Amino acid sequence: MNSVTVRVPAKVNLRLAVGPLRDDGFHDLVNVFHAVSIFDEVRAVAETGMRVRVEGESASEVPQDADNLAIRAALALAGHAGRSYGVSIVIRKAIPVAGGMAGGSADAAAALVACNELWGLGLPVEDLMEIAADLGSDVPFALLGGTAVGTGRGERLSPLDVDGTFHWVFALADGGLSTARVYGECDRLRAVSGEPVGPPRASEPLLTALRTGDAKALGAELANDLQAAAISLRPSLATTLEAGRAHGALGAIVSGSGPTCAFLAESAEHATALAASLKTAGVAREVLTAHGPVPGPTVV
Ligand SMILES: C[C@@](CO)(OP(=O)(O)O)[C@H](O)COP(=O)(O)OP(=O)(O)OC[C@H]1O[C@@H](n2ccc(N)nc2=O)[C@H](O)[C@@H]1O
Ligand SMILES: Nc1ncnc2c1ncn2[C@@H]1O[C@H](COP(=O)(O)OP(=O)(O)O)[C@@H](O)[C@H]1O
Repeated sequence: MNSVTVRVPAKVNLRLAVGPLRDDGFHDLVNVFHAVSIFDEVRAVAETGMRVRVEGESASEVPQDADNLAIRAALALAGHAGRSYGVSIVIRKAIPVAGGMAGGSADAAAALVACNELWGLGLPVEDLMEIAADLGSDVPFALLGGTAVGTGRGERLSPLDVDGTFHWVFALADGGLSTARVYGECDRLRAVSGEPVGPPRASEPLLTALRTGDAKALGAELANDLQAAAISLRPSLATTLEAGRAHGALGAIVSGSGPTCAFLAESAEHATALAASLKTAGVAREVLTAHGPVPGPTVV
């Protein structure tokens, strides 16, 4: 085999409950991930050496060297296999960069799947999951797809039952937000408020809404403990969220560490209308519609 192409989805966090800062610099989470139909495409071509090229409008915002998460994933996989394999990786980027939609994690997961196939390693998904967790907290979910709850740093996953399809609108912002900086701002705001921070908690009504495909109930249950921090660093996000609510979104939330905002719609038609209203309101750089859940990395 000379090349393998993998399509991999973005994620939105339906609930992101953040516990206190741990000694290792991470936070314990209850993180409900949901894969949505905005896709990067990652092509792995047999070659000596390791290189990466990124294509698409946002290519200039992504490292095209050993810092690229897809190359880091390929190196980690080769290390696990104990061989010095080579690969040329080409990423066609559609997931917003540093947007809170785990695009880098998605590319890393896609690279693991593509190189496992290209190099004929035949490693089981359990091995890929272990490598994924070392690459980043969100990478295991990027390998899994669908809808799942992550605990620990977000890397310990349990898949969730979902009935049907949910329809989403995403408002993309100009420029990204650093994940580490948003967690840091969350800690700072908590210290200022003086409120005690308990362990992160799951939400039974959210799980029921997913199980029964109840979009209205899901909209009411969306919650993100990083949202206040993202708004503190980027105050214009409050206006974007308010515009979505005013135009009838069932729920409006910052996606993960932001700055992308996610709006839940009643139907595909409602999502199209809501996206048009948000474009007219001029509260985003770009507005996309998508649906979820969708499967994880898929060889195409
Ligand atoms: C916030 C979330 C929500 O799913 O994703 P994004 O919205 O950024 O995509 C994740 O927790 C991001 O996961 P990921 O982007 O993989 O983060 P990592 O590379 O593991 O960690 C980057 C930094 O984020 C902070 N971090 C991350 C995960 C965690 N449970 N606690 C943390 O405090 C730490 O400061 C860490 O150094
Ligand atoms: N393949 C990649 N795609 C996107 N960003 C990458 C990639 N590899 C490394 N990065 C770096 O990771 C940072 C976070 O990117 P991303 O995963 O898109 O955002 P987020 O953590 O907000 O979901 C970017 O600013 C970029 O410097």
